[in-house]
Amino acid sequence: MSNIRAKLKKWYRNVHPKQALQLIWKISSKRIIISLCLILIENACWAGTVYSLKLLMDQFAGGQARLNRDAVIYYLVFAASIGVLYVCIKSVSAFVSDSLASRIDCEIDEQIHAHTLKLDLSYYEDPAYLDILKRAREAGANKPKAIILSLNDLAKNSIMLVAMIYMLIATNWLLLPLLCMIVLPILFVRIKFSDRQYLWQRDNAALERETTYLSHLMTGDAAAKEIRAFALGNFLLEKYGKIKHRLVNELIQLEKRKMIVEIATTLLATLAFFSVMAVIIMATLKGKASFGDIAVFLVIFPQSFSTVQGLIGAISRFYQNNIYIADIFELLHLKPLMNAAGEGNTNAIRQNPPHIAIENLSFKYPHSKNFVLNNISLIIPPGKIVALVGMNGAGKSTLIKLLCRLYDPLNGRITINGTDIRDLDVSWYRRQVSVVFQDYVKYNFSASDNIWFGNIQKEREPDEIENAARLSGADDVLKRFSNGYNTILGRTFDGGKELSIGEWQKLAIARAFYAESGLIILDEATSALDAFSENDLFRSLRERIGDRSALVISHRLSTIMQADHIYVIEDQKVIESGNHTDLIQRKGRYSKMFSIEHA
Ligand SMILES: Nc1ncnc2c1ncn2[C@@H]1O[C@H](COP(=O)(O)OP(=O)(O)OP(=O)(O)O)[C@@H](O)[C@H]1O
Repeated sequence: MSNIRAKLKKWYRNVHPKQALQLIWKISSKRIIISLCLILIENACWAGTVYSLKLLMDQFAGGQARLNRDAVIYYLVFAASIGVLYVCIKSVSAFVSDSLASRIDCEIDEQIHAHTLKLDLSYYEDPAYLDILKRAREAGANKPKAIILSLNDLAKNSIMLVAMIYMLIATNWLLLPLLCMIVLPILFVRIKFSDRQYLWQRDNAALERETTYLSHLMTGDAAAKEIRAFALGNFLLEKYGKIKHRLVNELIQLEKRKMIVEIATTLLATLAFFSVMAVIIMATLKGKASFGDIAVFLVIFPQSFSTVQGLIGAISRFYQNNIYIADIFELLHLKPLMNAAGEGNTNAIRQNPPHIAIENLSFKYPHSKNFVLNNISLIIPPGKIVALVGMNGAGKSTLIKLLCRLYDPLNGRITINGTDIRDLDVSWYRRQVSVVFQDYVKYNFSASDNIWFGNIQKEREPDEIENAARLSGADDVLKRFSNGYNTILGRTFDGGKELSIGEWQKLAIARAFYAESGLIILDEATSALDAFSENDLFRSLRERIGDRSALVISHRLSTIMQADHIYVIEDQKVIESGNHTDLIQRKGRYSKMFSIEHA
């Protein structure tokens, strides 16, 4: 007994019925009430039809002599009318619950996306989070709808079963325990296998993610070139096939075991049903049942089988889908780790041009043992172009992520006009920085959108968009297209125009220029620009920044030479700093890095 109770408790914990119902109720309580009312009316109509048929049949029990013709016609018309109503309400009810389910699916899918956008970048360092995200997105795509539909079936079949139980008891009370004997084993088997299937999927989420990744590589356009150039197709396909086959085989084995146990329980159920039928026939032969009872039984028998099956299906589907809902809650319960709502006075900061200082800053990535930056200090004064130089992996891009407050440092701080950026509202602070990441995004939207995204909080200003494009050199590229700034870029959508890497870079720089930020950061953003474009860009950058500042990362001497001040980073520290001439004269790491011959 205690074992059963423990199992029930475990099931309850797994399915989160209260949370799932609360979530669904919050989204659309009105529609749920309408749907439930329709189900009630539908079932009342069905029971009314069956009961009026019983009353109709009872009229014939006394033979021709005692037949009341008016009553026969009355019950017949009544049964027919209510039967027609039943059919109509049934269709409306199915439509209402289906549309309710689709709305809820859509809403929860949106909640998942909205919540994901609130989470910090550091979550993306953790494969466990990526598994949670994958499971939640999959569950969010269809499980809420499936829950609503199973709840609908559950409500419908339960009400129908109550009516049937009443009629069965009225016919013969022994039918009730027999019915339970049929229902419970099937229910038990389905729930048990739902659990197993869920656990199997949970355990294999990482492998599923690997197949998704491989599939993207093989079918997406990002890797299409390299895969063909290096003939990687067969290798990837084999790897993909191995994992897929393993997963499919395991799933088939699980389904096979389920099928065997289901056959056994369904056989038992069918036997029990025929026993029920025998009981009814015996009772009728002994004269313990009326004609009406036999008619009721004849209607109920096929109906009760499908109701019980429907009920079991609904309960097990409700259970099964609910365990997947746990994945959605697991994601929705994750909280942003960073304090985003600093209350520092932004007005005071705005009164002066931005002076950024990095003070004794140390940082290592979450889940990583080694420090990437260790006790590093530097300043980015207003009106100056500052450059960061260092070998690959020196930590330059990491410093930029910290400057954008995508991560917080472990020690030390970053200040803007003397205020620690952690004390500021994160969205306000991020608007003070515009950045072109090394792996900037090529948005497959219009060219105008690509630039406007630099300051989406502001109404789109076509003149300013064009101005930003002129400064970055993107204007010349876009003018070539007949649709100009409205041209859709990239190959994802019909009629999209693809740009060269350098042209995409110009567009990304225009996006950063469009922002009204105090600090512009270019991380290897000019690597694909030709020499003329690069020169023009730096002229524009000086013109654009005024008393604002710029931080540039590059491995190209032609870019770095343009900076007012250069920091050389090595071994997680700043090892040299000064302007180009100072650093050359010092004959240190900087001059070696660029192989500059000394006089
Ligand atoms: N998301 C991450 N999680 C863990 N470690 C990371 C992550 N990103 C970078 N690193 C590690 O941090 C170190 C610094 O990387 P970073 O990208 O900042 O270097 P970089 O100086 O910009 O290099 P490059 O010149 O090649 O662009 C590297 O050793 C890298 O392996």
